[in-house]
Amino acid sequence: MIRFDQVTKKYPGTIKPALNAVDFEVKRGEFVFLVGASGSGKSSCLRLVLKEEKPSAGTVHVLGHNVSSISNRKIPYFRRNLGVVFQDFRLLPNKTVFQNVAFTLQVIGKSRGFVQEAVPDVLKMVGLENKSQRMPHELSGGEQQRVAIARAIVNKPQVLLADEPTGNLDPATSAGIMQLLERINANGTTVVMATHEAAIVDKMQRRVIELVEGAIVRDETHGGYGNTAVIPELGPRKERGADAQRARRAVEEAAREAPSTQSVVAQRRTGPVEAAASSREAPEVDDMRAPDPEGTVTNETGAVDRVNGADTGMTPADSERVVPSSSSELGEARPSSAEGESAAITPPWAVREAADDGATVADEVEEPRRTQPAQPLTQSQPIIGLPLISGPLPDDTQEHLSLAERLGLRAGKPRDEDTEQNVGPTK
Ligand SMILES: Nc1ncnc2c1ncn2[C@@H]1O[C@H](COP(=O)(O)OP(=O)(O)OP(=O)(O)O)[C@@H](O)[C@H]1O
Repeated sequence: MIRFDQVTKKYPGTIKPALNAVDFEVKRGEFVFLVGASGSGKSSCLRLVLKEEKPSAGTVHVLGHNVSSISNRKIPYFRRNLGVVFQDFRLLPNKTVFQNVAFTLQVIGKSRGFVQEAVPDVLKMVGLENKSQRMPHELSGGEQQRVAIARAIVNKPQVLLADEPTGNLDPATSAGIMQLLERINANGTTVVMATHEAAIVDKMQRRVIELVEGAIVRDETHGGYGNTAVIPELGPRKERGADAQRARRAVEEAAREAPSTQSVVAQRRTGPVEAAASSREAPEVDDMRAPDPEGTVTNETGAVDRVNGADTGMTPADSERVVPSSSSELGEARPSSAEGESAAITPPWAVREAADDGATVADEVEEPRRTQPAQPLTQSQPIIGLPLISGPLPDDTQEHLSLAERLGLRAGKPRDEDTEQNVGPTK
């Protein structure tokens, strides 16, 4: 599903590589922690998976594709299969919870009916069904992160990348977020999470890949955070231990009370797929991942391929070109393309992966077909006329489409003035 072959990443103007000949493979359904000191290369790994950065040497394979061979034009379609969650949430501050989650679906042209079904479902899954009309600043940090997770998974990505998703949260809130990520993983989504949180890693006993100065020093199937001797201490060891103890207690306490405990335990015993099938929560999870008539195809091996895969989450400073979705998917409006490009392109490219985790799939990206000309969006033209979404949607379409550009969902250049669209953590 994800494979790094001798990947080296050297940023311009630096002497030491951020990643040095890194090799690893993540299989479908795995939950993997990337751990290591600050600067060890965790985020660089995630950025390479997203194709936000290019490897200086070696190859990165994601979902059966050599990411280097994916053209800029096709990156948005590629990223729709990857959900992303960040430490600082990155919500749209002037949108409700519902609108934040709906936004990415609208930008990729999902129908009104799809949005109206998918958003409440996913908000229910993250426990925010009663807060759909709240604004981000009316939520706690943990709730804001749940919104960000809902947004990342609403279109059912195959992979969820999480970069320090609990970094701004207290231990008890972090425990809840981890339970949510476990449920998402139990449902079949591969999760790769970069973290410094020793207590969480120790508690979860999942696969751990440890980086030191850009090199993998450990890859353990059921690991803990590991020997901190190889990780520079950032604070007094005693204090760190106390934090870890508190966090561990919180995780254990929350796990005892949580309804998802069964699924987690089942997963540990039987693996993610069986756990999802045997879990009491399976109906809810299966329901959320019910086949999307617009978005899935089944290949000859029986594996389900995503066509209109998930939104990427927020990928900052994305300057890649983006191509609009098909006219049939666009509902009542079409995302505009950059430089007045006059053709809509359909369907989004299909990410194909063999049942054996994609190792043998040709690195080939299906060319979208050109269909009818796209209509440029105007200020007064809503993306989709959702009755559930009241407020400023039509008037700020332009503003938020600029964010879409960053997400890799639409063509165009990022605009500096849009940085205030991100909502930071509640301190
Ligand atoms: N855009 C960049 N330009 C130059 N150097 C960079 C850039 N991004 C990262 N680096 C360097 O690459 C190395 C790895 O950084 P990276 O962000 O991947 O580490 P990390 O393990 O995620 O750190 P943290 O835990 O602090 O987020 C660091 O030395 C960092 O300074």
